[in-house]
Amino acid sequence: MPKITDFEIHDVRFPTSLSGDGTDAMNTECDYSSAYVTLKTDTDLVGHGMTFTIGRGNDIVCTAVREVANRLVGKDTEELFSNMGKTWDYMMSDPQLRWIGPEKGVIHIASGAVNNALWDMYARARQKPLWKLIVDFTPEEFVNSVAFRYISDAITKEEALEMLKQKEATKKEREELVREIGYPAYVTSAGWLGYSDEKVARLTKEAVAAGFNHFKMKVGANQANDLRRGKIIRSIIDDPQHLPPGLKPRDPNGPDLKGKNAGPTGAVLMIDANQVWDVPQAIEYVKGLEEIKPWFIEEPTAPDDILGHASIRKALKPHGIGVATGEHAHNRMVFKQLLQAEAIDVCQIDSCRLAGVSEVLSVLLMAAKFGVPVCPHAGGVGLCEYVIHLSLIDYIAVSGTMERNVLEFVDHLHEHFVTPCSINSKGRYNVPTNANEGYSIEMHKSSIAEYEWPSGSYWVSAKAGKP
Ligand SMILES: C[C@H](O)[C@@H](O)CC(=O)C(=O)O
Ligand SMILES: [Mg+2]
Repeated sequence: MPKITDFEIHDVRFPTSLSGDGTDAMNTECDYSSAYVTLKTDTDLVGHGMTFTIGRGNDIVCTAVREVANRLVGKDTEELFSNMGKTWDYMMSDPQLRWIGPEKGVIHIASGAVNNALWDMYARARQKPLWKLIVDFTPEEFVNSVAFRYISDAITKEEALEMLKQKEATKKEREELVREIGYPAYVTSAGWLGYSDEKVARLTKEAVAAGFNHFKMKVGANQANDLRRGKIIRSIIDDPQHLPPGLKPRDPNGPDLKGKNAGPTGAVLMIDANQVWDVPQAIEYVKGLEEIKPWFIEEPTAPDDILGHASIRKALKPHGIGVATGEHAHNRMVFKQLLQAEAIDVCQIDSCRLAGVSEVLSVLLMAAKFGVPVCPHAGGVGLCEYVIHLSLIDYIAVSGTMERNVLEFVDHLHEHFVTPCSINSKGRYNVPTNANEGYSIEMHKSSIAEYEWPSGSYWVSAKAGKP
């Protein structure tokens, strides 16, 4: 039985701030970064994981990752795998580290990196990609993998078991379908705030030609600019001449687009403010963008303000605009309350702001129970690689539907991963199929050597003035 013997941590930072990639109204200068960890055993078995930051502070997260990973050293892997829910509880319950959370902030995202690495190791040990490991679980194995503490007022283990059993008989057909057609996706990387109108227009045309029909644009710095950019995007996505040859405009009243404010070609626009507004300000500002027909406003206000989101949702409903949030929802209890307070139309889990797969599974179950579609956040490095696994689990084993879902795609930095995610010609994510890819987050050693902060070759050259 392999035992965890050691771990390796890398602070990896990519200079995305140079091109304006990843920018929004709140985060104006992002160097997409990874606090990356590899858990090692006394055999060849390893597990890779990471959490995402946007630059400075990544070293602080790495320090926390070290503390969390340390607690797994000496543990028998099969014992950990045999009840990943219990393992998760153990990871969250360090008698001293818990004080610097609990279950939020640096310690929580560090726990996410380590929990993800352990899940990656588990999937590798079973020679399956992570999504397949989990969808092949029996309902009992599934619920044993979930973080249930503090959410039994929203969903009990018994209810979750019942929900999973109901989906059991039809899992195989959903798996076959999604392997064939891919999982629906949307593009954010055409609409970063720091891009010029010309760049936004060019990238939007490219995205339409690549088969995408859902697009997200950053807003919140200046309403007139947002309207102008929104109209540019709408003029492209609503014009059938930009569709790829052979692709017909989609029916905006079709079941998958109904209620999404689809334009005449069936294209959908979403907007994201990254928390810049107070509640009344959010309502007024977004009403002013009604003309560009957004499906939802994402992160309109502070991520912890559950009732604020509920007020915004209520005020915007008559205008046909929904509310989405989650990339900064720091634990399952925040999602629980967002759902209980009917504050969101779309649930945007983040694969490593939540403390890894076990906590994500609890949110998937709650969202399915409350009937809210899960559209994971993926604007960052490595997040697209992670989240296709989570959406497949949601579709095949939990919610059983991908009709209202779209999974975020940003076209940055995939080349640094050994098994990068990919998109098919219809603008949908391909299903990861490699038996050895685990959670698909292994980074090339050469990328780590180049971008490790501050000693990697890129950063040493940049300091010497020759990046
Ligand atoms: C700082 C990140 O790029 C953020 O803007 C991503 C985001 O909000 C999203 O992808 O959504
Ligand atoms: Mg966002």
